[in-house]
Amino acid sequence: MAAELSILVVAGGRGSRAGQGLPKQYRKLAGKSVLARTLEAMHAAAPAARLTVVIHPDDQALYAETVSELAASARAALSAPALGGALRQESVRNGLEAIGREGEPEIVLVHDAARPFADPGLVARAIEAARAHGAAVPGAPLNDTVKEVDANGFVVATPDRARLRAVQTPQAFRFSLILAAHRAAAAGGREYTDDAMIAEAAGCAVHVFDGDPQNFKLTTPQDFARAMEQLKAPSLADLPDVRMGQGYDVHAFAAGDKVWLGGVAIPHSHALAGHSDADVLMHAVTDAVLGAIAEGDIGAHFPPSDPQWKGAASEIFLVHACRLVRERGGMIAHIDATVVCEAPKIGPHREAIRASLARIMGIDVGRVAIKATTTEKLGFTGRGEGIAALAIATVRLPEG
Ligand SMILES: Nc1ccn([C@@H]2O[C@H](COP(=O)(O)OP(=O)(O)OP(=O)(O)O)[C@@H](O)[C@H]2O)c(=O)n1
Ligand SMILES: C[C@](O)(CO)[C@H](O)COP(=O)(O)O
Repeated sequence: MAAELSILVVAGGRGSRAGQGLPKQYRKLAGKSVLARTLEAMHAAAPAARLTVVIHPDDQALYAETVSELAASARAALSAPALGGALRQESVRNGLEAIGREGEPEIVLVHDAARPFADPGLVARAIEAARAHGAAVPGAPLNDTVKEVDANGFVVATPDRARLRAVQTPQAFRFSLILAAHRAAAAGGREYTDDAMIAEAAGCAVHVFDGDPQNFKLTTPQDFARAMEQLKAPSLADLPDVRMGQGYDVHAFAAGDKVWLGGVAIPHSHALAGHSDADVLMHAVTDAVLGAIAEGDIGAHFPPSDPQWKGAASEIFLVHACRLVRERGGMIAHIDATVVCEAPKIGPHREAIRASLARIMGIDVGRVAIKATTTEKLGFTGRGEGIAALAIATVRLPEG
């Protein structure tokens, strides 16, 4: 049974404007040939489509090498290659005839091997437009004013730029329509630079849908330099330096009438025991911030053995950790913390705690999340022996 969709990739040219010995479609771009990239892009965008490639008769060995570069699924979608002609238009016609002999598909996309950057969105738009209009091509608005000039280099006319489009491939057609148009064009003996012109000459209305500036044609050596830029794999240095840190702390209950959580005093039947004010939540958040910048833990900065921290407000620990982030030019993007206890209930104090931590850290309250849970009466928190707190911090540091 014929495929509903065929993709014809024309690779029969010599690439004379691109310079260098090898025809441009067989040149490597970051280790993979241009043609292999184009075929894999087409296969990824339309996995059910048959792929037919038109090659130059001299390029059989280069083509076999290209096929060996392809992922197995793309290779399996390939039909036998067709041989090209002296003009692109002849190559396309030969390819269409070869597809027709296998069984006519409903739709065919004709694509330049020299455009390896067609993305799935573009291919989907092409298929949809061909189904809707019978003949459709991707086009991009022009950024330059265009002049029509005579043989002596004088301007004859300045067409209205708003009505002009630079057209690309894949150009998409109902198969029977474009095959008939190509046969008629061959009989007429005129030369055409794209398949849309051939459809137009046959009296078809050709729809123009949105092209993609990234889908440029490799024509000159400069285009190869641009392609390398476009392909450059992102390195760690290109990524934002975003880091996460985690913190965990536990304090046991002792005699008292309130606990400090996130800088908020919460009335309770007990206090938390500790060298400082025992704000278990603030300690977990502080450790998370220190962890994100690999600055050790709270004990390394404020040793419990040091009497000056006895009864200290834990706010100073967190202020210190945040200052270390800022001294590196960083920002705290987000804090997410969980308090683990049977009592006191955290819900009624959640907003006060968020506001308190946000103020101490100098960040928006929307960047502070506070949650609470019990352990269903299990473990030391379940037995009401103390409170645990967990926190993560997200910190963004400057690049480099
Ligand atoms: N006789 C030809 C001429 C061109 N093409 C293909 O048509 C696409 C677009 O053509 P172009 O960029 O002009 O390629 P070349 O003709 O190879 O380039 P040049 O004009 O610089 O020689 C390319 O994938 C090219 O391989 C083809 O199949 N048969
Ligand atoms: C078909 C085409 O890619 C549309 O832009 C283009 O016309 C082919 O390139 P050529 O340099 O005219 O062969």
